[in-house]
Amino acid sequence: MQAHARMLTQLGRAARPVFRPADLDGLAGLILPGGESTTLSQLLQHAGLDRAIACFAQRHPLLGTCAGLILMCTHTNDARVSPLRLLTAEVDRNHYGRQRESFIASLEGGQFSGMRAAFIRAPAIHARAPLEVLATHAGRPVAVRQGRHVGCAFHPELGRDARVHEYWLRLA
Ligand SMILES: NC(=O)CC[C@H](N)C(=O)O
Repeated sequence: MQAHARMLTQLGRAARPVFRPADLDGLAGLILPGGESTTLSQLLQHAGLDRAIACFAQRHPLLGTCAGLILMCTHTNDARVSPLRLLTAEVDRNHYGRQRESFIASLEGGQFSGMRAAFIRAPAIHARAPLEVLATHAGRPVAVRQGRHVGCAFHPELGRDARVHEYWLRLA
């Protein structure tokens, strides 16, 4: 969360955390960060943020990274996650292995070509139309867009390359 805020600050935008539905008031967009998607899903439901965010997303852009992407998809391979259904994709949690199998790789194709991206217990994205693939790694989609919403399997907030955040801010 702090790394996302730092990235937005560098790009001249203010950022603040959201804990409850009222915190969404006045925001121009929302980032769903990485973490543990099953826990995040439960916390969102507990705070009433699942419905509030679904409403917010009709008018504002969302950026989901790793666990945040898992929350935004239409289907996951884990029934404990109640997806927000903002990105038309099936997402497999932990596709790239455990924490110790984390890696940094250069992205291929499209918008973020050559970007060095950190994959930490990252999910696989099985994208369907109308989802647009923004970047791939080893031939698989790892960054996608649908309308004003963007999802990444990797962590664009780690490192110096601000292209994903810049791109997302332009969609707002
Ligand atoms: N870096 C991350 O956000 C990991 C996501 C985690 N594997 C999950 O499924 O929730």
